[in-house]
Amino acid sequence: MNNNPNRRGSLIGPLFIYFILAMLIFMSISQLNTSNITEISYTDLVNLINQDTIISLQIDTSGLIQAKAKNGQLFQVYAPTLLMDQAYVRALANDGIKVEYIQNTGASWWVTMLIYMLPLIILMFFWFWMFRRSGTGEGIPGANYRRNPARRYDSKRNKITFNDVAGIDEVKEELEDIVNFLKDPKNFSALGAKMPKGVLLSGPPGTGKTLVARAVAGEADVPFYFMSGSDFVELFVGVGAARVRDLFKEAKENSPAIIFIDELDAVGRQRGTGLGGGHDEREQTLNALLVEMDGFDPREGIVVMAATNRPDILDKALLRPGRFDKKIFLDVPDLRAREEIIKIHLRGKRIADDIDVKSLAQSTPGFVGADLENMVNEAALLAARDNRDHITNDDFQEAIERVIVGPARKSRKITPKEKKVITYHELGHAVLGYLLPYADPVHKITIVPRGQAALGYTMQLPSEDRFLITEPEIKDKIVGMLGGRAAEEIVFNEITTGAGNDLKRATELVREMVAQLGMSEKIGPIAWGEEEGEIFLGREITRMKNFSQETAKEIDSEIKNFILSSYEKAKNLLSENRKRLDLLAIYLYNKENISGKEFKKMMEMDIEELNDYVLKDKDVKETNLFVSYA
Ligand SMILES: Nc1ncnc2c1ncn2[C@@H]1O[C@H](COP(=O)(O)OP(=O)(O)OP(=O)(O)O)[C@@H](O)[C@H]1O
Ligand SMILES: [Zn+2]
Repeated sequence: MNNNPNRRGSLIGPLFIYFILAMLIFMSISQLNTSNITEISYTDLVNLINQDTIISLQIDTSGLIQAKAKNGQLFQVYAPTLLMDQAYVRALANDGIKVEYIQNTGASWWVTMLIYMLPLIILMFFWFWMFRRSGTGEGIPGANYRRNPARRYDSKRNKITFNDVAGIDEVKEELEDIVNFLKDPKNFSALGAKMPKGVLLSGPPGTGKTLVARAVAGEADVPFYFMSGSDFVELFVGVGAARVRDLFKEAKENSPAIIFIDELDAVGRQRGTGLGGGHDEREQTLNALLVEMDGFDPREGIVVMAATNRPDILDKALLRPGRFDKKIFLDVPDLRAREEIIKIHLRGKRIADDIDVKSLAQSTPGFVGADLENMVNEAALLAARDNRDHITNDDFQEAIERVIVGPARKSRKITPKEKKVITYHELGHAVLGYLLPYADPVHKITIVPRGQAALGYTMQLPSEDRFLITEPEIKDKIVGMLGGRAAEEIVFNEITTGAGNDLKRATELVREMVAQLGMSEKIGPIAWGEEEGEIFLGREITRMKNFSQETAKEIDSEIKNFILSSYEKAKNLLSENRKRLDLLAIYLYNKENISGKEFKKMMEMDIEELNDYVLKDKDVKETNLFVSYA
């Protein structure tokens, strides 16, 4: 048993070295071909084309595009979409850009080679597998599997600064210190200021975490080492940990520098939670990361920045002082931030004179930075397709639809129509929350969608901590819960699925009132049907009933009456205040957030006053919320 791996090792070792040599030769050949070519993104290419910098394009069958600029510089993009978009390509040709299709590229070299090498590769995997099994990941002869896949962005070329990031003023302020530190680490420490070590950027996908980190590097003019958490998690034990060490070593040699780890949760997940005793490789990698973070002196001028969408699942050890102790949250942008972000992405693009950026921002609730960038690029493509030299309003409208419908992001996008309904829905809750004497005061109203579930919400907080809730309070609470649906019905005469959750909660509460708390005169002060439910595998499996069919019917009808009369009350109250509701809706629709304080102020104004307050606000653009609702 002991001999087995060794014998295999000695057989395959020489073959392995041969393979590596062959790789090296091929690599140097392909290196020769591509050494002067700059990799850029598809977006960058479109920008360059829009700026008239590109004179010719070579498109190969796999979607690899080489672009030549006026000044002779070469760019390379992998963009199969362009390949399919014949109309766009024709438009480019009309614009005087030479477009050429070619067959042969560096890539086919690799394909041929890989086919030849396939049997060998399979043997290799087997060999590595034996190593992994025998628990020693070290000492493989000539292995270059440790080669650091960190990408280094040269901050001179393609430099990103805070000018390229919009809508995050507070975040910028917080990062100012880090920029100053990186500019001159020695001096900074001499001043005795607390030195930053790790910064954790969290927030939903596409909110600009990577962008912010790159901007810090750009501002400080230091190199930016980028690696994704999933790059660390490898098939072979020990590889991830080695990569972490290499990454830090390389950054230190070029300090001051920023190390950026995207998807930190891929390595930084809470240890010891995996089934079957956890994942050795990931744990080793995480440990290596912790050791590296503890092991460097901040005066060396290294700042580690990391991004995650799931800060909640990170190992607590990562968040301890001296590691990622500075936490910055990037939220979904609100109206004003979206406007600024759109402006950034419109730079250098030709747009029609009548484009109103504010109304573009208004039509894109729920979009994050990446969506907005995507939207602007789609619009630019649409214009290019029609051979127009500027982007029109129609292009933008079409692009917005595409981003909403497109497979794009997981987070929820809402259409302007939906936004109107949500506005009234939330205000239904809020207005009743104010009018009903026993309801909890409104703390905040927002229609910026967060995550997948909530499209908007009205936060009502009790003014003090309480243990007992009185009957009138519960009753008002129920009326308030039904306010969302009531508003939808009286305004749009249509009811959406958005109120489903409210109804469920209201019904549960009413059932409790009637059957448990004895708050219904007809049913009496009896706690019917004590729930002796038991949770088994996350599901409730038993629910004991201690009452007759008769009582059950009575309870049900009492619940129904109660809900119906509460709903009537909600509708009546809202109808009586219809004018106020409409003005508030205009305001909320345009602003997206209203604080509790402002809301209270607006409820206390008389209608005249409110009318002026709303219509004179400089953010209020869209004042007719009904026209387009069919
Ligand atoms: N605040 C912003 N200002 C300007 N552009 C932005 C902003 N936020 C995002 N973008 C655009 O969206 C693109 C994608 O953002 P980025 O990759 O930084 O997001 P992320 O939060 O790192 O996303 P992920 O979690 O998916 O990695 C950026 O390259 C940028 O063009
Ligand atoms: Zn609701």
